[in-house]
Amino acid sequence: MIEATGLRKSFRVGRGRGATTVDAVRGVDFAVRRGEIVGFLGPNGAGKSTTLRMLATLIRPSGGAATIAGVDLLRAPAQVRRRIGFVAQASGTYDDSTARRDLVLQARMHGLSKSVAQELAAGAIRAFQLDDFADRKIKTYSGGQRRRLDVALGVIHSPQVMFLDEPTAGLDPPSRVRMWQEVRRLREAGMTIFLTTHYLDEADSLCDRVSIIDAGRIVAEGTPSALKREISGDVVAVDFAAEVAGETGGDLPAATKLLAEAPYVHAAEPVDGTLRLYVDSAATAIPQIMRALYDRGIEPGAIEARRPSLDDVFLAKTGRSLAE
Ligand SMILES: Nc1ncnc2c1ncn2[C@@H]1O[C@H](COP(=O)(O)OP(=O)(O)OP(=O)(O)O)[C@@H](O)[C@H]1O
Repeated sequence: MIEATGLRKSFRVGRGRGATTVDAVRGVDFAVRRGEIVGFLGPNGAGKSTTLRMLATLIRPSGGAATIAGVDLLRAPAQVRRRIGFVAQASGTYDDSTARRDLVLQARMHGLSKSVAQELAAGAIRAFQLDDFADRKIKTYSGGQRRRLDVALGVIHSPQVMFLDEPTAGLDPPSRVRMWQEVRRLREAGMTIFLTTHYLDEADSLCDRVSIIDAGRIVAEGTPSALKREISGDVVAVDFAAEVAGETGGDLPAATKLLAEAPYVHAAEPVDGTLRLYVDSAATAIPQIMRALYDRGIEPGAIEARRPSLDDVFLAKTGRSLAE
């Protein structure tokens, strides 16, 4: 449904001799099949929005090619536009209008008659559970209510492909879960969904497939479970947060050095006051880790064993944590 090859975007910033080029997207390839929910996961500035905005015909790629619903992005952007919906990152500027009014306007902008537009708006209000506040001014809505309206506006013309830029950024946990339900419902209604997120749990539980993007390049791609399987074994997280708060000195670097050399540890990565240890089996490694630390006079905080997460995948590919 979406196929991109070598898609690139460079922005020119500044003027005259001081002008420089920002390579926001450095040649990305990916394919999204009909009826899938696919996510671009990456830190701030990775190039997620720029990719999405190119696919939604809002900015012209500097290179590469893409087809969306069988239509060539560069040759026929107007035809692409008819087949897609786009929800931008929350702008935070909402006027004195109401949800119903904006939904009707949006449907009319797609060339529908007033009566059809009113019918569609009423349908969207029901589907997205906006009934209780649809005739109230948008500026009185909660963040989650506004975001549901944003998505309702994006799908009013029943597009085949839906682009969502950070659909749950800034929402509280219940609103995020609700938005995930809405997105799954759109897929059940036959839409293909491409979204961006910097939330690991969102990529993990909502997306059928994930592309991890960093500094304009895709560094890993696959189903969340396949990506996590790439990191074999278990993760043991040893907490040194008290040290970060200044209670003890130097234990985290010392523990990292000590355990990185231990034969039962594949890799030792300090992340934000915690030492992540990649091991075959947490059950056998934890007693060995404890012994090694105590022998060296290092007293760690809590020790936790867990399965690898998408953040472990990101760390393995980039040397940095998304959580930082
Ligand atoms: N219009 C522009 N002019 C210059 N640079 C830009 C422009 N748009 C984006 N960039 C730069 O391109 C890079 C990628 O930005 P982009 O918004 O795609 O990242 P992102 O992954 O969506 O990040 P975020 O999660 O913060 O939205 C960043 O370095 C950004 O500053």
